[in-house]
Amino acid sequence: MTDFPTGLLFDEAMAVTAEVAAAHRLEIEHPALSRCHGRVLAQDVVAPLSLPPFDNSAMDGFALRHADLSGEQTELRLVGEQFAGLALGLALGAGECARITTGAPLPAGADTVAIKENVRVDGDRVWVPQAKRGHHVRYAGEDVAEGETVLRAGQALTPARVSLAASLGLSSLPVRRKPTVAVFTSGDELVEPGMPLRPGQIYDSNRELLMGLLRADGLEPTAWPRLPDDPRQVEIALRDAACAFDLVFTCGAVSAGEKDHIPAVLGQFGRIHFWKVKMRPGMPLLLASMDQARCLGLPGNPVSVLATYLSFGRALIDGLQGRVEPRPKLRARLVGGIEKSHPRREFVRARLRSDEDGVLWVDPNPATASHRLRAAADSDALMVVAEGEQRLQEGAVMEVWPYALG
Ligand SMILES: Nc1nc2c(c(=O)[nH]1)N[C@H]1C(S)=C(S)[C@@H](COP(=O)(O)OP(=O)(O)OC[C@H]3O[C@@H](n4cnc5c(N)ncnc54)[C@H](O)[C@@H]3O)O[C@H]1N2
Ligand code: MOO
Repeated sequence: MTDFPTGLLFDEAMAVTAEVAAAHRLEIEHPALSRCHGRVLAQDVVAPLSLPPFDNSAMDGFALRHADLSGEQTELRLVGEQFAGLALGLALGAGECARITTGAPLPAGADTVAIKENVRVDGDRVWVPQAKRGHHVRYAGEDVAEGETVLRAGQALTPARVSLAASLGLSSLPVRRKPTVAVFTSGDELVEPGMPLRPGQIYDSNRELLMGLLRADGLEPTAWPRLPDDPRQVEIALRDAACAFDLVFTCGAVSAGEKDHIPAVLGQFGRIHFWKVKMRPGMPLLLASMDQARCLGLPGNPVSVLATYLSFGRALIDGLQGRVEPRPKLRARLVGGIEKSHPRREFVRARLRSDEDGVLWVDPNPATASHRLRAAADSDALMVVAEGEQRLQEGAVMEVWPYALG
């Protein structure tokens, strides 16, 4: 149980995590398009058709031939109408125009559209104003050319990307299977919210935190009954979960206490990849493999859960799905100064705000202890403070990880 790295630098531990995840990348599946939201694309998508597929009108009005326009107003003859839907095969000759709606195919010969509001109509006589050639025309292929690669393997499927696939007529996409996740909290002191508290007990808040973070990342985690501080019960529950889930997240019981049984169980029945990372909060973090699962032992302090989930939890989830697109990390200017007197990388709860000049500022919360959940609730980002002792002045440029925007 002792031949594993310990006390890793944050980047070293992230590299191990990425390696472990890449070695256990999940299978490719082809769900219906409506099930592809938030998933990670497994292969490039090449456009089977152009977008728009045909020249069409951007406005409701009249399709015309630009060559017919002369002076401020030109009288044209109305010869038909083309609504969005089936192309009727209309063709315009000299001096002719056709009524057209937004999205309708342009009749042959037409190259310009005059909007309805600027046109006077009297029977089949239509007066149109001067216009630039091609005005209000949307050309075939101007958005996407057939054969072009429009989406890349490793990208996360946002609603706009799924919608792009739909516009190309694709009814499913190759994506990596989403990991199944079991969530455990542990500790004899924990009580379900809603139940009475006895002296020495606290309510279990990490379960909601972790379940919420996972759900916000599009996963469907399963919460297991809370683990008591009993090694045999921890062993049975974790071994059970590890044979049925891709990921097992635990929180608590991973540090140095007499009741911290998770490292011993994972070390005995699985393989520990690392234990303890030079970060704050979150130092006692542990990554292991057991049976078919990757197991991430998050420290029990609530803010440690937040920091280790956003860093290592997400890295595992993304790595298993082959996501190469990085999560959004912003840069913002520090409000006030800070002084850091320890060597670990630190994650500070903070609030983001953008000023009237468009400068993003990050305002650290003074509470730094990892049990102070209130400060996390009052914040919307973690601000990253690099390794080493630091004295940072007002205006210093900081990396920030938003976790609660919008
Ligand atoms: N001698 C040492 N003591 C501690 C060390 C150390 O290195 N040596 N590390 C400290 C650090 S840093 C952290 S973080 C914690 C992590 O300890 P564990 O992961 O073993 O977590 P627990 O002891 O079980 O719990 C820590 C703390 O969090 C509360 N907790 C746990 N689970 C929940 C939950 N589901 N909801 C709300 N609160 C929870 C628990 O009651 C404790 O107060 O260890 C330090 N000690
Ligand atoms: O690393 Mo612990 O997570 O500081 O509180």
